[in-house]
Amino acid sequence: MVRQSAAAVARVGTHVQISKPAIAAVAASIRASHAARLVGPAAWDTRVHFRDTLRPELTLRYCLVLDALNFCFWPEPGLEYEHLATGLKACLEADPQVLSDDSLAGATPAMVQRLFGRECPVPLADERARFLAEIPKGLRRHGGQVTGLVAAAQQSAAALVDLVVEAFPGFRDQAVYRGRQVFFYKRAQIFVADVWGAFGGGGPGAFHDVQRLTMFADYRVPAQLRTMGILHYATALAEAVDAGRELPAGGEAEVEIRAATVEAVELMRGALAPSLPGITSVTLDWWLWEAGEAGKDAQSPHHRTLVPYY
Ligand SMILES: Nc1nc2c(c(CN[C@H]3C=C[C@H](O)[C@@H]3O)cn2[C@@H]2O[C@H](COP(=O)(O)O)[C@@H](O)[C@H]2O)c(=O)[nH]1
Repeated sequence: MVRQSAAAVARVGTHVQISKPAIAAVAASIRASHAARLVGPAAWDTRVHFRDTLRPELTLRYCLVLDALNFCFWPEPGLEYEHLATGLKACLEADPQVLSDDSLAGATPAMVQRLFGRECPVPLADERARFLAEIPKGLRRHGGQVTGLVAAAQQSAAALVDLVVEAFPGFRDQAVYRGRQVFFYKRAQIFVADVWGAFGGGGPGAFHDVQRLTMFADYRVPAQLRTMGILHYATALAEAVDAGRELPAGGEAEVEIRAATVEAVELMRGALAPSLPGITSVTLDWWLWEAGEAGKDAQSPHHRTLVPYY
């Protein structure tokens, strides 16, 4: 659904164009230099992320809460994803009960602030609290355990995305473009990828169909693809983005940016698959995201849309 609906938008879009020659050039440079990193789950950086190999339920709960809150850091200058990951890790190590069903059911904006472990105000803290409170409710059908939710997918990454979207309304990241539904499911897909990464492709993360996931339509990778010359914004859109003007959520420009990003990564993966058979859009995403994070101060700004999906 994500791949097909994004491709349909990319085909007719007028605000954003994909450059196929630029994709071929980047694919050639990746083939030459980064091939090894693009096959198999990335190492789960335990300096940033929580992991307790003796307590898979706690590790899975960390991933679900992490990706329930993994969006929209940009309104607070200096706040970023890493602060969420490390803040959550510190809270969990201090008190494993902090993410219990009782604790999450009563989540407040003040609790969200504590989970981030930052002085600065967390944007959309009330929405984030509401997403935390959804978790116990959605887990009830899976025995109250994230382990039960993951097991219900029977080692299918695609099935787990569907189960997450079904169980938790906050993960239903979709839009309407010229009358038709467009699916992104960025946080649901990144949750599945984080389970894959946290368990190194084994145990609860032993999915047989990771290649069915797409990249995660956030706000960092489109900016990276634009820097690489892979995405081109029409003049009016380029001016708005470069001036830091917000794009309305669900507007044509915002949906085209996200859809073209998904489609561009699918085209890149298609260009690389013959020489890198195990490549997935997930590992390509992680490579592009880390390049985007590393280069963000030198790049033109990312687009700004106030939305609780990415
Ligand atoms: N496409 C994609 N977007 C990602 C991630 C991640 C987390 N990646 C780590 C998790 C496991 C691996 O170890 C990765 O290293 C965060 N984001 C999104 O970036 C955005 C910018 O955030 P910032 O610059 O801080 O404000 C924000 O929307 C955030 O939700 C990713 O992997 N791919």
